[in-house]
Amino acid sequence: MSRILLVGCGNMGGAMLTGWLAGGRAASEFTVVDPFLAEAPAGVTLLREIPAGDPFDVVLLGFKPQQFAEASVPVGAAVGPGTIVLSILAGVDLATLRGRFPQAGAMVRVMPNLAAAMGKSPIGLFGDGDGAARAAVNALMAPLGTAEWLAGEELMDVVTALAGSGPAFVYRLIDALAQGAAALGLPRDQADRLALGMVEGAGALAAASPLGPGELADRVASPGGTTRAGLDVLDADGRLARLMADTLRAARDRGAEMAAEARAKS
Ligand SMILES: NC(=O)C1=CN([C@@H]2O[C@H](COP(=O)(O)OP(=O)(O)OC[C@H]3O[C@@H](n4cnc5c(N)ncnc54)[C@H](O)[C@@H]3O)[C@@H](O)[C@H]2O)C=CC1
Ligand SMILES: O=C(O)[C@@H]1CCC=N1
Repeated sequence: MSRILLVGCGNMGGAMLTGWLAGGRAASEFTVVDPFLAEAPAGVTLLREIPAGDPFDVVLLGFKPQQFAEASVPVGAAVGPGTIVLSILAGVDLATLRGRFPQAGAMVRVMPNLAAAMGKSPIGLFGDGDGAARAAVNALMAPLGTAEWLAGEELMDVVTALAGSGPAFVYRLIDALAQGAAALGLPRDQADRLALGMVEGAGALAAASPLGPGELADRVASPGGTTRAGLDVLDADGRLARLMADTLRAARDRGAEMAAEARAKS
């Protein structure tokens, strides 16, 4: 039984809370501080300000990176030498976070996505703290998905682009597939259903298969068949690969900009 404080519980903090509760953690372990959240799940304490009293075991920063300079100030009262501070803020770097919470036992950046609510999020981790703190973070992340510690902090912005922002890129792809099918005459609602079902099945199959995505694509493509004709369009001049590389680079670079903005303000 831990005392866990969520500071800011919107889309992402809320998804993590849902994942923790679904994974069997007791609601009474959680306190949420959020000035605007209408209600918290049953049994979770919802406050408008950081409470006085003993430091928490875990504090999760769940507000927007642009709010860091102001919103992080009162949080210090909830942090002591035994506290693990987790930050899901895109961009904001470890040194800036540490500068605000020098007393924390461990400071760890966490990059999940909204599938944490279903225990299906990839999670990038980078931080300081000893082996015990790392083990505690691993245990905390387990019900939310698959966590991986990163070798260097510069990789955090890449993981933010891939794992954090990635679902939005996939949703655009699903939409574009459905749009393409609709343009070829399939009724739009049917195209939406089939595109989504196809992506769900393809993802599940890839996750369960020992084969990599390249080999799986080749298994779908009969020589001289329909799939090869489509793949030839995606692959021409490395079109899709370049588009994805440009997309991820833009998202990664924005993370670095947001880090600089937070550094300058704090
Ligand atoms: N939305 C996503 O898919 C992901 C978001 N993130 C990160 O999660 C963080 C939150 O993003 P979202 O949940 O999308 O935003 P959001 O706007 O849904 O949630 C932010 C929450 O912070 C609250 N808040 C505002 N001022 C506050 C204050 N002074 N103290 C405490 N709480 C305050 C708001 O009421 C809101 O509930 C960001 O730092 C973002 O970089 C990370 C990975 C994925
Ligand atoms: O768009 C953002 O900045 C956040 C971080 C990753 C997903 N959403």
